[in-house]
Formats: sequence, C-alpha cells, structure tokens
Amino acid sequence: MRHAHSVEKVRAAEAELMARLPEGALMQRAAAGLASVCARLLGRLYGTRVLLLVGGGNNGGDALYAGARLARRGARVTAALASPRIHEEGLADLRAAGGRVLSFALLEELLSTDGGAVGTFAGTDLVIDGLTGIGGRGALRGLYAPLVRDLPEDAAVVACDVPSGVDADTGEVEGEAVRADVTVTFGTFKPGLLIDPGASYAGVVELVDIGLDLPEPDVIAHTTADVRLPRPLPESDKYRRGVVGVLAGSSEFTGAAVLAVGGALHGGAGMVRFASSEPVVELVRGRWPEAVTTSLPSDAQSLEPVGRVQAWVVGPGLSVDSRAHRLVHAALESDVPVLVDADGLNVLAGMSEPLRRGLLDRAAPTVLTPHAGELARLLGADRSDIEARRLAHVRRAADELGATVLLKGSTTLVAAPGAHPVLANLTGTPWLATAGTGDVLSGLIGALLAAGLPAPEAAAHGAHLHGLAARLAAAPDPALSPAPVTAFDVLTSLPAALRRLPAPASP
Ligand SMILES: NC(=O)C1=CN([C@@H]2O[C@H](COP(=O)(O)OP(=O)(O)OC[C@H]3O[C@@H](n4cnc5c(N)ncnc54)[C@H](OP(=O)(O)O)[C@@H]3O)[C@@H](O)[C@H]2O)[C@@H](O)CC1
Ligand SMILES: Nc1ncnc2c1ncn2[C@@H]1O[C@H](COP(=O)(O)OP(=O)(O)O)[C@@H](O)[C@H]1O
Ligand SMILES: [K+]
Repeated sequence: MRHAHSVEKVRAAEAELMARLPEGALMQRAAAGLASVCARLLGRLYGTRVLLLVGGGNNGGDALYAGARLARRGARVTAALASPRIHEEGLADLRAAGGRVLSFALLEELLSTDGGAVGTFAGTDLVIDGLTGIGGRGALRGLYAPLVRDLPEDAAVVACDVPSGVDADTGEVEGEAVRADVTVTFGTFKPGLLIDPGASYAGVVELVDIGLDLPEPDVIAHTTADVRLPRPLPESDKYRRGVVGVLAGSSEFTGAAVLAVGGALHGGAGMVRFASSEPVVELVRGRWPEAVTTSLPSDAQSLEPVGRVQAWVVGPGLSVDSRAHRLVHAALESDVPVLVDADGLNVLAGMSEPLRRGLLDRAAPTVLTPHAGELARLLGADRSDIEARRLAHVRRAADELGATVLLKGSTTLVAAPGAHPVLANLTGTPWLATAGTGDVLSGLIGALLAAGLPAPEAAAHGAHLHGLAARLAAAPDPALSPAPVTAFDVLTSLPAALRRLPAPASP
C-alpha cells in the first residue's frame, strides 16, 4: 500500500524529527537515498556526467549533497545554480568533492543566448532535478522554466522528492514541469505523485525512508497485494454470493447494457438480474444467457418484477427520458447499495438540488462513477478545471453529494464523504480510454457491492481490477508492444486480472 501525506503533515513530521536529530542529519538521509538510486541507475559511476539542477531551497540542498556523494565515487558532476540564493553547506560540499559549478550569473547568460543551454548540457548521462520539492508553488518562475525546457533529451532524469513544477499536494501542473524517469521521494509519497497530471511526470517513484513518524495519510494507493475480495465458501450459494440488478440500455444505446452485465458477471456476482425495455433485454439475453432478465414496460413504476438484489447498477446507456428518471428514482429509493453511472448521473444532474439531495440521502451506500464531464454537470463546475484539480473536486463531490464518488480518467480517484483518505488507482492505462470501458467498470463495482464490500473499497478495488484487466488485454506478453483494446477485451480479461490477486487465506 502506498501512503501519501500532504505537505503540511510532512513538514510537521520533519520538524518533530529534526528536533531530535543532529543538524542536517535528515537532509543527509535524503541525499544518501537519492545518490544510491542514481548510482544504481547509472551502473558505472566513474566518468559519467551528472547535471544537478539546483533551486534556492532545501530541495536544491538534497541535490547538492547527493551530487557530492556521486562525485566522490568518480562521477563528473556539474551544478547549474538556478537561484541567486543556494544551500551554502551543500554547495561547499559539492565543491570539496570536486564538482563543477555553473553560477547563477553564467546560467542566466547562457539561457538568454540563442541556443540556450542545450549545447552546454549535451553529453549528460543523468540529470538530478533539485529545483523545487514540497516548497514548489505555482508555475516555475525565473530561470527554472527555461532550464527545464533545455534538458538533454537522452539523459536519464531523476527528480528529487517531487518533479519540479508539480504541486506536491495536488498533482497540479501549471506550465513547465520536469519529466522524470524516476522520482526519489522522502519519508512518504506526496499526493501529487499519485494523481495526474503530476503522476505522469513522476515516472517510477522510489520511496526513501528517512524515519518520519506520520499521521493518517491523505491519499492511499493499493497495490494488487492489497486487493482482497470475498471468495465463495463451501456453504455459498448464488444468493449469498450477491445478486446484482442492472438497469441499463435504451433503444439508442444497447451495447452499454451488454457491457455492464458482462462486467457484473465477470466480477463474481452470484447472479445478475437485468431489466430494461424488450429489445435491449433480447440483446442481453442473447449475449449472456447467464443473466436473469425482465422486460419492463416504459411506464413501469416499481422494480418489484425484477426480483430481490443486493445491489443495483443504474445508468449505462439509459438515456435521460422519463423512463430513465423512474428507474433512477426506484433504484435510489431501495434499501440496498446503488451505483449510479453515465446517464443515471445525467438524470441526477438534471434534477433540482433539493430533489437530488433527497434521493441521495439514503441509509444504504451510494456510489457515483462520473468522468470529468459528468462530474462537471453534477457540480456545475468546469470540466477542464476538474481535470486539472482532480483531488479537490472528488473530495468536494463526495461531501456535497453525500455519496462515494469515483472520478474516472487518467488517474481514477475514490472519495467518501468526510475526512477519509482518498483512494487513488495506479493500474489505469491510457488504453482504457475507449468507448464502453466505463460500462464494464460499473457492472464490476456493482458485483463487489453485492458481495458486501464497503462502497469505497468496492469502487477502488473495481478500478484496480479494471485497469489491470486493460493492461493484460493490451499486453498479454510484457516482452511485446501493447495493442489497442476494446471494452469487450477488458471484460474478458477480468478473470486474468482476478487471478493476479493474492490467494485467499483459507479455502
Ligand atoms: N525540511 C526537511 O527537514 C527536509 C527537507 N528535505 C527537502 O527539502 C525540500 C523542501 O525544501 P524547501 O522547504 O526549502 O522548499 P523547496 O521545495 O526547495 O522549494 C523552495 C524554493 O523553491 C523556490 N520556488 C518555489 N516555487 C517556485 C516556482 N514556482 N518557481 C521558481 N521557484 C520556486 C523558492 O523560491 P521563493 O519562493 O522563496 O522565491 C525556494 O527557493 C523537500 O522537498 C526535500 O527535498 C529533505 O532534505 C528531507 C529533510
Ligand atoms: N487517459 C486515461 N488513462 C487511464 N484510464 C483512462 C483514461 N481515460 C479514460 N480512462 C478510463 O477509461 C474508462 C472510461 O470510462 P467512461 O468515460 O465512462 O467511458 P464509457 O462511457 O464510454 O464507458 C474509465 O475507467 C476511465 O477511468
Ligand atoms: K525536484
């Protein structure tokens, strides 16, 4: 499990630890960890060319001390000083170790010439980015931005703590930021390393333990080993394993129903009940003879004919007409967990606020699974703002809507109302960005809700398996290149993803 803490919590833990340690000890721990990752990456240190990007804060200090350690082992280290104010002891240590220094004045002059610093930096094997860490705020200023633009293309880039230009708390990137191959982060992950756009700048993140004593995390990312799902027991029957009711599809959109039902079946539901209008039911029955189907007249007022379920999934391909409204109402008025997706969310977005609040004020859990566009409609917010500030928006949505909210996209986030850690999914892949994969996800999470998982876990574990299935479908052989996948490929790869989960403790 990866735990990420806000800058405020990291600073408090650092202050508490620093008070008990000799001066500079913490920075030495950080620099030693950073240098050892760099040495491992380089393999051979003697004669390799290392460029340090040094900012005016302690992040620059880490880079200087790490550079000094590499220089003492034979690397040719040059520090580019991007600020007139530099960590003095770190700079002295680098000089003492034989490192070269490109002063602020020289760098300023170099960056103002036509070719910039590109020629000077050519031949660099490794760049250590120590411009900004947890103290970075807003778009990179001064020499920082042009420096980042001029980095040598074929050098490996290791970011110190956080890629400069990425907001450690949120993953926001305003303007230029360092694209790292590896980020060496200290004490704990930072939320911005797990959430896009920041996460996509961080590369592989390596955690260096510096001995911090930390409180509850703000963001948690599960590894596959953390995903534990209920397994059928000898006394299980299809009802006890969980029955999912899927309310999906319309005359315009039939495929969504097929995919959502398939997601629920492959997600381990004991039984899937499906209800919709007759043509959709026919299609679903043809594709999934396992599903128990009910044809509902378009003016049906109740879900009673569908039978008992342990969770409802309502929305994929439902359209937003009066029938869709009735189905969303009926599901939310039930006493079992409900997942609302796609058009179900559009139905909610189209309601008056008091009506929506009343419907969502229920005793059983509710999971909403919007993408940024759907969330924008629900919150009356701007889509691009949601994409840029995913963490703030998913928290706000969970609190305002009083439901577990799974925000889809390049990093999927799950938030529950109240001050709980947000769950970030790391298995996602851009191959998932294809029509219909969201429908598979809603069926899958529905199955996990029906199996009795708490809503945030059902949503986060569903996203984890969904991403894993997409990866396996895109690249079944990791030695070969990935190929595009369809939603159906994701669906049929769910069993392979489930097989990757830890074996159950008891039969
Ligand atoms: N504390 C500890 O015990 C430990 C801390 N550790 C390390 O310290 C790091 C935190 O250090 P920090 O607090 O000095 O902040 P840091 O990230 O260097 O940034 C501040 C500098 O950046 C500048 N700056 C900011 N934004 C900017 C922008 N957009 N564009 C341009 N400049 C910008 C800002 O300039 P100013 O705003 O003052 O003009 C200032 O000069 C942490 O990430 C970890 O690496 C480890 O050694 C472990 C022990
Ligand atoms: N760039 C991306 N990287 C990773 N996953 C993505 C990306 N874009 C979309 N996804 C995932 O793909 C799925 C698309 O779902 P959705 O937008 O509901 O599509 P649809 O409605 O067509 O099924 C979601 O699980 C989402 O998280
Ligand atoms: K950095």
